[in-house]
This record gives sequence, C-alpha cells and structure tokens, in this order.
Amino acid sequence: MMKDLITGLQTGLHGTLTVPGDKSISHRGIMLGALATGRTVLHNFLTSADCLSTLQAFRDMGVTIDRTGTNVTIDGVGLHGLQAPDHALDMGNSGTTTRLIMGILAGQTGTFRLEGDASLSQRPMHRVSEPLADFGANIMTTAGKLPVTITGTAVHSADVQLAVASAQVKSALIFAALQADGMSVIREKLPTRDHTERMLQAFGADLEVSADHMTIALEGKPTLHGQTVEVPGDMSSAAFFMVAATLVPGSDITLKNVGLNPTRTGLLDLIQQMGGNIDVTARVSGGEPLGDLRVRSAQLHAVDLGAEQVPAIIDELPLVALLAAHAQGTSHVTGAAELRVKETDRIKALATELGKLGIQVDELPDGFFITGQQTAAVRDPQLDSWGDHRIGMMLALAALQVDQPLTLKGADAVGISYPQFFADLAELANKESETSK
Ligand SMILES: O=C(O)C1=C[C@@H](OP(=O)(O)O)[C@@H](O)[C@H](O)C1
Ligand SMILES: C=C(OP(=O)(O)O)C(=O)O
Repeated sequence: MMKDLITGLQTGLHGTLTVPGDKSISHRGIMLGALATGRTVLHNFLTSADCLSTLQAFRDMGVTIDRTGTNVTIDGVGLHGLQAPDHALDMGNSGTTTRLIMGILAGQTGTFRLEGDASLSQRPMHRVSEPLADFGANIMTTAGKLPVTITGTAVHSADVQLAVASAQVKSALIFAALQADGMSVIREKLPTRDHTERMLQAFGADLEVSADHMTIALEGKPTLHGQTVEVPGDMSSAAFFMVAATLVPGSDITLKNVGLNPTRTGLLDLIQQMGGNIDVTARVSGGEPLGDLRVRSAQLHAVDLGAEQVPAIIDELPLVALLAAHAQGTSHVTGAAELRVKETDRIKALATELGKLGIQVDELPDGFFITGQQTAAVRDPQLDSWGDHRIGMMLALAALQVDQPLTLKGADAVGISYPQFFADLAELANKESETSK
C-alpha cells in the first residue's frame, strides 16, 4: 500500500492518546495462558498481526481462545498439553512468536513445523536452537533459519550462558527450563526486557532473578495458574509520538497508561538526556510499572549510545536516528549490530530512506552516526518502509517537518505492531487521515 504522508506540519501535535497494548506482554499472555491450568483473561491485548500470529498458532495447537476486540480469554491446557497440528504453524512476520514457541515446543509431545514470511525466513533461528540443545531439545533448522522442525522430547534442566543480548532467546530457554525436572540457570549477556520473568512469577512459577538482573534460576514443572492480565500501553508504540512531539515545535501531548518497565524505557531516558521535555506520572499495576507521559517540544543536543544501553531501546533505534538528525552536533550509535537482523537490516534501511530526505547517515557495522540539523534538499520523495513496521512509522514522522509532498510505499507494514498508527498520528496532528492509494 502506498500512502501520502502528512508533511509541513506547522502547528505541532496536540491532544491525549492511549496507545495500544504492549506487543511483548500480549504474546506472552497467550503463551502463559495456554500453559497454565484454568482460565486466563487478557485486557487490552494488542490486536496487531504479530500478536494474532501467536493467538492463531495456539488455537492450531488445540487451545481454546476467545477474542472480542482487545479482550481475550484462554483456557489453559497445562505445561505439556499442546497438540501437534497436521499442518505447519504460521509465524507470519513475528520473531517473538517463533523464538518463544521454539522453547515451548521443545518439551511437548509430537512434531511441529514452523514457517514464516519472506522477511522472517531470513532471520537467525540457530541462536535459539543451539542453546535449546543444552536442554536436550531436538530442533532442525534450515541452515539456521526457518522452516524449523521441532520434535518434542523430555527436556532436562541446564545451566546456560547466553551468547546474544536477546529477550527472545532468554525467554525460549526459560520456557524449556519450565518443562524440565529440577533447577535451571540462565545467564544473560546484558539485562534484556524481563516480561517473561515477571509474568511467570505472577502465574505462580518458582523463579528468581539476581540483583544485577543477569541470572535467572527457575525450578521446572511448576503448576501455572491462569491470571487476569491488564496489558499496559506499548512503550515501543508510544515512542513514535514521544519523538514526534519532541521534534515538531509547538507540540504538547499526553500519552496515557504507557508501560514503564525499566528494561523498556531507554528512549525516554535518552530523550531526557538530549534535552527533551517529558513529564512522567508513574504507578504500578499488575506487577508492571506504567504511567502517563506529557511530552512537549524541545531543542535537542547530540548523544552517544553504546552496547550497554541497546537492549532497553532496541526497537526504538530507528527513532534515535531521527532524533539525531534534528539535534545539534554529531550523535553516534554503536553496539547495535542486532539491528541488521530485525524485520529488515534496519541500519541500511534507515540510512537509505533518511538519505532520500537529504539526511546523511554514516553506517557502521554495528550502528551509525549522524550530524544533526543538515540543510540538504529532498532527493527522492518516494519513501519505502522496506516492509518493516518500525521503519515505516519512523519515516512518517520524518515527513512531518518536510515542506513538500512525500509518499510511503509498504505503509501497511505498520499493522505488524500498530494497526491504527496513521489514524492516531492524524488525530494528534489535527489532520484528516491522508488518502491511501
Ligand atoms: O522478547 C520480546 O518480546 C522482544 C524482544 C526483542 O527482540 P530480541 O530478543 O531479538 O532483541 C524486540 O526486538 C522484539 O520486538 C520483542
Ligand atoms: C523486532 C521486532 O519484532 P519481532 O522480533 O518479534 O519480529 C519489532 O517489533 O521491532
């Protein structure tokens, strides 16, 4: 789908917005609900394509799941009760679905085949299958990628050191450990988002996290009990409007009920560090901190960001490029090679597409650097999402301050994590939602 973008916004963004539910928590809500006994109820479930891939995969494995809008009920089948379907499970575009399910299926009965779309089929899966082998898992990849075949087996406990800083890999190992007898230990490379750990504790698992957040110890074969989960707003979706309101002069918006788990707030911290103006009113609900953010426009200065900060801002790094492009001075992002194995090579995609707008991005193998406030002219008004939701949404924000018409190819990619993104942006910008062609 080609879309005309909102350009030349003079008046800033205004108003109050509640962004949709958190993608990571929505995936895990379905998964834990399926593995629990009894009923789990999810409120504010994210009804984006990725989370619906997870929902459908569990239906295909015999789990009864009802969904009315953003309310989902799941009747759990217990830790080992999933059924192997006679067809492949469709992972769609979702890395989280694929990798977490690999850990879950390692200990089930039967043979399961996982397939995905063209983008997902290029992404590395051996980072999960290899450490899962330490639990005795029997997984065949296709040269380290999808399609993947998992033959369920009686997994055993293990003590594993992660080679990549990845919440998806960590969570897969936690799910395998959950199905094994005895105590397993999982050691992180750097602390990553901890929703699996928090939610498992809420569902009744015996799981301990060290004070430095680097080591997780858990006892296998707990009985998980169905829960009611209020999914907070997705920080990674709020991020787009935090950046838009920071950059477009005259803006003043409030984002309600945004998840503020400290493993996810890297962008919030970074905007403040660059001179941004965000007021946070925080509270705790259901084991996850959340709050309202008032964001006003500000003049920014350049910043450097390295490997240690990357996990808490991983999905927001394309937005950091946009912040850097408007900040005074040269910003450097390093230690972010993971960006090259997301839905697309996000370093290459953002450098190419921002380049069309006259913003020079210098690529590094593991990041980029950008000198802000360049004044070059638009070179090509036809932008492309590369089929990647986060690149597409970042470009829609980049367009706001460009004074000529721009189009976005592959705009429908936003449906992967934020189906109503364009409508929400149009509302805060006080514009009609532009026509689609
Ligand atoms: O665990 C999760 O829910 C996620 C972890 C991150 O991936 P990695 O584990 O590959 O860093 C993130 O990019 C993704 O959007 C969601
Ligand atoms: C990388 C992402 O998701 P996933 O890995 O689940 O495809 C993302 O949402 O930016």
